[in-house]
Amino acid sequence: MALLEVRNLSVAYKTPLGIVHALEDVTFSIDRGESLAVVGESGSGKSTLALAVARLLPPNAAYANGSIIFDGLDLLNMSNDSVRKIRGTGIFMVFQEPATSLNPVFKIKDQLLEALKVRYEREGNSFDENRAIDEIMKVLRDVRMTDPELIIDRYPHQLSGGQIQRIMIAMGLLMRPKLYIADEPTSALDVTVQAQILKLLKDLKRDYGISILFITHDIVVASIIGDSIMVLYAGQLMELGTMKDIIYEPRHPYTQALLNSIPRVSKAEGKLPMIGGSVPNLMNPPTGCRFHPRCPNAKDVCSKVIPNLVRVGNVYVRCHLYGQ
Ligand SMILES: Nc1ncnc2c1ncn2[C@@H]1O[C@H](COP(=O)(O)OP(=O)(O)OP(=O)(O)O)[C@@H](O)[C@H]1O
Repeated sequence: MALLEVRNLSVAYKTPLGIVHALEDVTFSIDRGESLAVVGESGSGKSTLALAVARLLPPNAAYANGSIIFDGLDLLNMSNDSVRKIRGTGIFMVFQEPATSLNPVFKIKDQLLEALKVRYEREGNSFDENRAIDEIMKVLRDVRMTDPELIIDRYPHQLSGGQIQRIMIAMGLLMRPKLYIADEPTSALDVTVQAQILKLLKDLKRDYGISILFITHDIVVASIIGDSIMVLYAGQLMELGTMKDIIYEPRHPYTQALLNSIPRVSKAEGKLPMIGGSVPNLMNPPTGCRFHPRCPNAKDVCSKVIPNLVRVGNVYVRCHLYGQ
């Protein structure tokens, strides 16, 4: 059985102006030790998806329908208390702004020790501070932190964005979650740090068998981190498949457009193809396929009927171009 099975997930938010239909009928799974990268433009519902899986949707979420089964547990129908128990060791989430996940008034060391205490307790082990510090140092070296002895005596505001990111990754490791959710964790970092952190996450997946749900707006980043890639557009799942299938044989016109808009050296003299139009307002999303107003292949049916998610070869695609 997959570690995470999401079936027909739809999420909407209440706002003073109306209901925002942020996710519609999203279905996917992640196996143990596998990574899935979710890619799409701003407003496609990526963060909503991550928050729904971590059961951290904000209070104005009007509903989350469908099912989310994590490690055999029905997350959407679990009590808050039970969800709290699996947070950290079951599911660990790093947010877009990792600094906000750390408490500004405690030193890094105390926060990492606290994380370890939680895990030791859950494993039924007594807490031994010396052993815990050894484990913290090892993990900080694993995340290629320079001068870890100095760093752990600092407060969060004394660290750079890249250092905080490493601390959050280290904390995730100390917690030993089964599923590590990362929402654009590297987007604020420069390209070299970003590349190091992606490599590190891949190493961790291999060495610790951790599954990863990685959210990004950048299809190149998705191709580096994801064993599989899911393409979201305006809350609809457009295409899902292995990294190789999605990158080398994209079926959906939106996936093709995302790939065509990657800057390449060979295209430097020409103009970069842009995806025309803009992401729709999800208070009043387009009927039928939500991409149809921007789609170069749109036919009559596309504005009228929501395409089914169908299997084409090894990928799942939601598009009227493929046998409905
Ligand atoms: N708390 C909220 N209340 C109302 N609408 C929201 C809320 N959070 C997100 N939305 C709306 O839901 C839709 C999906 O947003 P979401 O943040 O999930 O997308 P995203 O792909 O993660 O975007 P970004 O890359 O900009 O973070 C957007 O239209 C957004 O405006």
